[in-house]
Amino acid sequence: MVSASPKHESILKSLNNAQARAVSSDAATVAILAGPGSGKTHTLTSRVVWLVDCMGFRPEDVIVATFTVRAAREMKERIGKALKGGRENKIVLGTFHSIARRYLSAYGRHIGLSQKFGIADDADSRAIIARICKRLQLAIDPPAARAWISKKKAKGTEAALAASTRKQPAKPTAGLQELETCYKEYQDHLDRSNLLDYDDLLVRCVELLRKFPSCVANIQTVLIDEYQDTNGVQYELMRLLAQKQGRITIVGDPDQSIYGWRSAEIRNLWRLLRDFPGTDEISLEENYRSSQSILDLSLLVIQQDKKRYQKLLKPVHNKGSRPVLRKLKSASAEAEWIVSEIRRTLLMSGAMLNNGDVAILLRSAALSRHVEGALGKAGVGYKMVGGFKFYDRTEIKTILDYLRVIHQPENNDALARIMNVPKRGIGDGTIKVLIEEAEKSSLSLWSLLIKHCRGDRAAKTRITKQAEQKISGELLRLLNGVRKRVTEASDNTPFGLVETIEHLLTALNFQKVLQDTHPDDHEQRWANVQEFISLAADFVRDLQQSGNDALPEIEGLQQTVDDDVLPRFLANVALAADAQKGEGGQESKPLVTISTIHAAKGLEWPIVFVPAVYNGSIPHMRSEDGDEERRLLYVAMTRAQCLLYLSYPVYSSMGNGERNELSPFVAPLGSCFAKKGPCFDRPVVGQIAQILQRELAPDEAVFKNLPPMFSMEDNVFPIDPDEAQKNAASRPSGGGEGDQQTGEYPRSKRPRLSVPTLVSQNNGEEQEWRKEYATTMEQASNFTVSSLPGFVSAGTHQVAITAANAAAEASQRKERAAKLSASRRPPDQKTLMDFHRTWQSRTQKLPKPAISPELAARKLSAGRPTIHPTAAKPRIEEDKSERKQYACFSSSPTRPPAPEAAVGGEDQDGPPSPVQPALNLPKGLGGAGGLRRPAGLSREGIAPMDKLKKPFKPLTMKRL
Ligand SMILES: Nc1ncnc2c1ncn2[C@@H]1O[C@H](COP(=O)(O)OP(=O)(O)OP(=O)(O)O)[C@@H](O)[C@H]1O
Repeated sequence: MVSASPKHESILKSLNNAQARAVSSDAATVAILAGPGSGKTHTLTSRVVWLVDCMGFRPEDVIVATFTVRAAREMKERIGKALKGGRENKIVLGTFHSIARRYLSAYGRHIGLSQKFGIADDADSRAIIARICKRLQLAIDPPAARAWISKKKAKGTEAALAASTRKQPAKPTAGLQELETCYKEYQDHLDRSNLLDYDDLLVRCVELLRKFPSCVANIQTVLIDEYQDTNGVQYELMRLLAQKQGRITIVGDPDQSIYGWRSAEIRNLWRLLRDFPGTDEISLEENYRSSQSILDLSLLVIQQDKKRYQKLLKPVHNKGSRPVLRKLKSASAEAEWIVSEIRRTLLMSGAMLNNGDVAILLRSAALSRHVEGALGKAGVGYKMVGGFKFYDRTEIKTILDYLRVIHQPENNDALARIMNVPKRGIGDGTIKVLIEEAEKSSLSLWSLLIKHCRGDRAAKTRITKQAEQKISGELLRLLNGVRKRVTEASDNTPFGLVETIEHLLTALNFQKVLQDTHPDDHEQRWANVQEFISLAADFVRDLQQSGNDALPEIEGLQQTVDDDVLPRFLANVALAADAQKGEGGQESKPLVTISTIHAAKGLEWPIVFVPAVYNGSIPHMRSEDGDEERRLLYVAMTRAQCLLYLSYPVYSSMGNGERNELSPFVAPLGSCFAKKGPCFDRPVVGQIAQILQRELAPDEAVFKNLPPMFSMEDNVFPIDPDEAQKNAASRPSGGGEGDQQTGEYPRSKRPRLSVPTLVSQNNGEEQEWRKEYATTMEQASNFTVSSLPGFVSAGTHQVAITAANAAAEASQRKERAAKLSASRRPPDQKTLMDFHRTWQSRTQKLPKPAISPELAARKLSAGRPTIHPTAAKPRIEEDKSERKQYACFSSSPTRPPAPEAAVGGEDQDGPPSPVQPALNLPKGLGGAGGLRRPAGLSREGIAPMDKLKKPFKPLTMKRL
């Protein structure tokens, strides 16, 4: 029941009816299941505020679990704005892993965990397993062994494991025994080193909460975002966190389940309904994010999966421009087209759109090379999200390893990595011998070194006297010196982190080390180190602001106060795989976002490019789950608000002339896409303005900023690269590169001045990459700042700016040359005036002229090279097919016929609406009759309970 107190009203005013019902539901368990852009996160955030402000729960008795660090940060911000008074800091809010870490730090000793446990990140786990496989000569692939171990842990409880084993009896394979051995050795190693890996954090927290339920005796309610991506152990954790009151709210979308490879289980949705009968299921049906065309096409993609549960999703926005599917000759041409299209879009929008409105979403990090290169060449600032990590840079990893050893000397792997960094003359052989010795004698490497250097006879390592001296004289002295300093700092003030790092850098003479070891880019690497220090300073500041993150006191249960800042910082780094500085709009200059699709989940941008939409990329050649790959594409497409571009290179970039095949998810829908970017006439830009609720830039503002010779159409690259190639080949010599690039305008020898800095004039050949534009994602383990414009360090910007200036100069030179040859304008090219007339004729219904009279009256030099006309191009055919309804039960009244879009435009260009299998509707509702049970979400079948057969029974059914 929604009452109308001012507090209630202020929370509910931004919600639609279904959202308001979800937010104010009295049910203990609430499941909000809805499609992308329907306001799930918005609803969850509002429910937190509702529960605190209207239900009177103390913030510290509320747990909110998100899937990524970024999502946690955003949610905290949003809740903070609504709650006020810093109360959001008291909520136990974070990823499952960070919440588990907090409980383990506070109460872990009750299950025998040392308070000083460290976290083994991905790289640590990989290295440990690889070493075990080598040492024991196990005939198993280390990455596969790691995945197997992780899966085994993530399955969670023994009961869950047994259940899943019953369903799918594990086939005893030859390697199973070896996997078990590897698992045991790995776990022993972690235990000895006092490390928990990511899976352990969850598993041990489950153990803690089972044995000591009183740890969460205060918890009133638990809320989970992106529920479809929880795995078995996370489900268990959620249940245990909420065990006192059983109050849980989840939001999720089965169509966006893209973490199967991390053992996410769609089955968890059924489990919830089975374990919590009486769950209030609420579906949200309005999509507030995307234009109708984008939403319709995205639904056509996801509806190829016949097994999925169908949900209703209605766009609230106008039709918008038809999504584009663009064919380019090569990956480099594709990247250059993207940059030219970004530039064209932003310029044609006036100042309404900027770089920050654009995202380029990649199936895999490896695809970023060309995109980064093209953006770098054009001097377009960009940031990188997901797929690579700031903390993976060599120089940062070294500092982190030192800090890990300082905090936790038993961390063998970190110690082994820094023994000879900087070079101390301790060879790989010596390190190997020491590690083996330590493992054999079940000692930590640190203890072995100490014993050895004290002349302990028990430590019979086979290392040279010289190495021994280096270890005791240099390494141990240095580490002990810094450790002592850390302890002193902790005594004086708990926040000695920055001083510790600075002290360490001085002790290592780290700047000099970088100069010696990386003469080419030491300055940039040092800039990274500075960045790291400022990240540490930010961390300390945030900690001071949010106060001690201790959990509320529970009577009768002793809590360990976790006030040591170094381990908290290290844990934060280990868990912050997807958090990057610079996200969240802090940048002074808007930047284009390059992201993996996985990392883009939950986000939205006005303009989205999804390159490399070919078979082998999406679906990925190594993926075993085609449906999950389709969902990935769906997630990518539904990030777009106004403009969506899919593209693929016709030829593989392997240089073997092999052709790429369009993704099978897109191939059947080819005709629904536009073949090139939209013409940004006023109606089209008007629709964008309407969706984004931004002010439409006046014509003068648009035209004033258009560079001379700017191509207003997406015609710089051929629509059909094969056709363009044939035309080029059939023309007598002299056709040249212009023909290659212009394709459908083979006549044109026009100088390609419109995007002079962006387009390689190399007949599609791969250009050699200039060093300063080497890419980020391809250098995951060997970063240089030049490859990290995403982090926009000063050095990187300088590189980009210099390049942009050089390119601009080149452009001006070309322009001057073009002016000189102006009289040679090809006969089939029209003048700017022609374009203006075309424009006017297209927009004559509009009250405003396309070009302001002032500009129109301006005299243009007769011979000035021209822009391609647009009017002659036929508009894409109108889709006259009757609009069909969705295959869902809807509580909404029948939608009135769509009103004419306020600004007209490309309404007729949209794809056909998703088809409704009318059989789904009962006869009484006008369907073909008979309720058909929604297809199951899991291919593994569902529990044989009626309730579970219709997990997301939509609202309407309830009302019926
Ligand atoms: N009732 C509403 N009125 C207007 N805009 C809304 C409403 N609810 C949500 N929105 C807007 O819709 C957009 C999508 O919301 P949100 O990110 O919460 O959706 P979501 O369902 O979590 O999406 P996804 O599943 O794709 O992550 C946001 O810009 C949000 O501000």
